[in-house]
Amino acid sequence: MSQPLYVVKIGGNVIDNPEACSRFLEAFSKLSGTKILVHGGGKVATQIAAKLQIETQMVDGRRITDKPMLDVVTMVYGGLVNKNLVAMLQAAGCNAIGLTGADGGIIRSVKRPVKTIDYGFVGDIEEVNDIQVNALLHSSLVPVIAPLTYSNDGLLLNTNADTMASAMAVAMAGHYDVNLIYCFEKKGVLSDPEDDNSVISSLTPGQYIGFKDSGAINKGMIPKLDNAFAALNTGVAKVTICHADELREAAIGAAGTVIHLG
Ligand SMILES: Nc1ncnc2c1ncn2[C@@H]1O[C@H](COP(=O)(O)OP(=O)(O)O)[C@@H](O)[C@H]1O
Ligand SMILES: CC(=O)N[C@@H](CCC(=O)OP(=O)(O)O)C(=O)O
Repeated sequence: MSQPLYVVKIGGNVIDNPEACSRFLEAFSKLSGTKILVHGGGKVATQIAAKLQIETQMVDGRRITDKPMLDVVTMVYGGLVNKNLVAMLQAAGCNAIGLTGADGGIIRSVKRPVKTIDYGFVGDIEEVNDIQVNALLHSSLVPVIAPLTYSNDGLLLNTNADTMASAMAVAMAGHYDVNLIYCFEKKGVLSDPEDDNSVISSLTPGQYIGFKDSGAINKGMIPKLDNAFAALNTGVAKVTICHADELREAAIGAAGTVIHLG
């Protein structure tokens, strides 16, 4: 048995709500043990882009990222969101260090090749520098990671935060018993998207296919679950999807949807 590690991902709807975000950060700071926070912020990027009269276009949950949009997401994820989260965690007594995937070379990607769609400056993850991340953890720092990665040719690339969390969890699974927790604004994966209390407590691949076919699981939940199953299939000990207000309960298996391989 290795030591436990929490890899927690917080989504953009919570980040965009100051009260909900502050409650989440308080809970995250109280989570005892070794931990990493990966954050999104898509909603904030869309709002700031609109103020700059830059239109947002999403395909399959991924942002089409041309050069003006890359500048926006760099400023929003790497600056505004990341640094505010770090400041709030520091105030809560958690020694957070804010990083993009480029800092310390922790997450390298390759610019997504153009097939039918040109996503622009979007990165597909190739390598996580688990040794470097482990060095930060051994210094008692709590990495807070923004959804930006870097390529070998020096590009900064926009990268989906759910995928970053899954890749980080998989890379650290060689060193720790990793508990990957996706926090968002609902109580878990719902069997009826209209009923916030219809939380599925445990989800297998077969059930996932059924709910996807019926339309009960749709939109952003599909890539999130694909990332969740990918993590479990590649060495991550436990994956949970839960409400941001229930992080500490989910950490002990008492809330949210636990993903199972069958
Ligand atoms: N069955 C479901 N249960 C819960 N959420 C669902 C379901 N199907 C679709 N969703 C949608 O998935 C969204 C979460 O995905 P996403 O927007 O990518 O989250 P995040 O904010 O964490 O990045 C929820 O806001 C919800 O609207
Ligand atoms: C390539 C790509 O789509 N990147 C995402 C990164 C942010 C993100 O994932 O934020 P949430 O977790 O809040 O959705 C985007 O720009 O929306």
